[in-house]
Amino acid sequence: MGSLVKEGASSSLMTEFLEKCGGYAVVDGGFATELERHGADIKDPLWSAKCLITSPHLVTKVHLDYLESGANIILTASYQATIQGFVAKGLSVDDAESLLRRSVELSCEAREIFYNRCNKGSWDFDHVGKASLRPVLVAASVGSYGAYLADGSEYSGVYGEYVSKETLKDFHRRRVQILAKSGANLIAFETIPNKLEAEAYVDLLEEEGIDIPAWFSFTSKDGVTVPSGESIIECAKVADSCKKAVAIGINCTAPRYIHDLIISLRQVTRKPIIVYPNSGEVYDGLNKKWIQSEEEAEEDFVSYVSRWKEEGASLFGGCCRTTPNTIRAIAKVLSCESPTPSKLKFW
Ligand SMILES: C[S+](C)CC[C@H](N)C(=O)O
Ligand SMILES: N[C@@H](CCS)C(=O)O
Ligand SMILES: [Zn+2]
Repeated sequence: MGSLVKEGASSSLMTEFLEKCGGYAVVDGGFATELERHGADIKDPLWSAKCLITSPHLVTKVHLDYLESGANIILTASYQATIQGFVAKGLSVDDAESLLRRSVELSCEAREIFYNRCNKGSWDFDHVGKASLRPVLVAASVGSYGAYLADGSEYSGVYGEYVSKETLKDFHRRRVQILAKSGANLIAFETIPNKLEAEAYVDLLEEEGIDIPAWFSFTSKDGVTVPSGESIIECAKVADSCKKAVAIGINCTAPRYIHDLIISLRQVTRKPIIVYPNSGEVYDGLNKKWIQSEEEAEEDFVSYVSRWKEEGASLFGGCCRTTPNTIRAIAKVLSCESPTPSKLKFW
């Protein structure tokens, strides 16, 4: 297990953060779909990143809504913000790079606004009873190459024989360099659909000397494999081997699969486990529409959080089509069950 490898400053960021949060942290909810709920038209190859150009005020609003709902981690609007995608829209490389930096600034500004509001009003109390500001980290979102393809390829994980690990490294390199120097606390590699892309991220972090930590979060459509058909265990081993990885987990996956996936992750890592499922609805990537699932509704998912915690997960949030209500409910479950310091369990 990689946690036996010396990880130094990277791992202490997450350990200290979780300790300050009382052992468990709340991640925000669906970002793009929340922009959409507020009227943004993101049926576009840039998806949510379009709002960095057209409606940055809405980006700030959604971040603030999640902070007000109890989030300890907010993810930037950079999931589908790629230099290649912006250039295809006619922007210059300089402007594309500025928009990437802007995504992080907007999250940091929202955190500032939130802290100022807290200072003027009520204070949170930490688990030892001292008044404190709630710890909040900004995670720079990096969506997969499949996200850039803008056809829902995150859920197929099949990029074809011409896309090698080097192709993926070249695709992500400049974006990762920029986000690492943008003031974000960590990088969130999200909705990873195959093992090759996880390997590309591990190599990039090492080769580029990226000096902020990262989490690796995979997606699954069956609770056993990632969309490419490779086993989640094999993918998690890749992430676990990365010294800069401070959490490993699952996102944008139907809630019903999360329990078994946590058990699989726990077999191969002692790093903190992060889970932020979607609502259970299914994405139609061609028409950019969500199709309702009869099996799950958003409210069902919060009732699973305690069990996911028992299986060893430490960070909980939501992905597509979850809302600030979901996050408020998760925060409530965690605060009701928050352990006293002596009972804190770290892996
Ligand atoms: C996680 S999926 C819902 C993201 C959107 C997709 N890359 C698209 O552009 O349609
Ligand atoms: N952080 C992204 C993930 C999409 S799968 C979002 O919430 O829009
Ligand atoms: Zn999602």
